Amino acid sequence: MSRIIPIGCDHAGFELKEYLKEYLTEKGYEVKDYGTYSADSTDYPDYAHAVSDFVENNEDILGILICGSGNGISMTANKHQGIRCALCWETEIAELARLHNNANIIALPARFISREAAIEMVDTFFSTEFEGGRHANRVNKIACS
Ligand SMILES: O=C(CO)[C@H](O)[C@H](O)COP(=O)(O)O
Repeated sequence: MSRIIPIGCDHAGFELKEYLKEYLTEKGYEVKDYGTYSADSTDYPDYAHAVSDFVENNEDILGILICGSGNGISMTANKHQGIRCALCWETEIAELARLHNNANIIALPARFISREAAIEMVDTFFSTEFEGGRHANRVNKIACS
C-alpha cells in the first residue's frame, strides 16, 4: 500500500481534514492536501474531482474525501470511471468497502461522526486489502463501458 494519501474536503469537512492530516502525517504518511484550506464556504465538487483525478492516475493510491454528509463528495468522485468511493459512517462499513468493493476513496460525513470514529475508519480502510475471489467479478461489473 502506498504511503501517499491524497485528501480533500469542503468547508464542512475542513476541521476534520486538518485533524486527520496531522494524525496521518505523524504516522509517517505523505499527505497530499487538495484543500479546501479554510472554513469559508466553498463547493465540494472542486476537491472531489482533484482527489479523484490523482487516485485514478496513480496505481495503489487510496484517498480521503470529506464533506458535511459525505454524499456530495462521494457522488462527485463516483462520476470518475476509475473511482470506487465509499461513504462510510462506521468502522465495519469502511472495512467492507475495502474487502468486498475494493473502494479506492473513503468519503466521510464530517457533520455526523466523531473524530475518534473517523480515525478508526481511516485506520481500517488503509490497512485492509481487497479480498478478491467472488468479489472481483462483481467489482469488474461496476464500471460502465
Ligand atoms: O454535505 C455536503 C454535500 O453533500 C456539504 O458539505 C453541505 O451541503 C454544505 O452545506 P452548507 O453550505 O449549508 O454548509
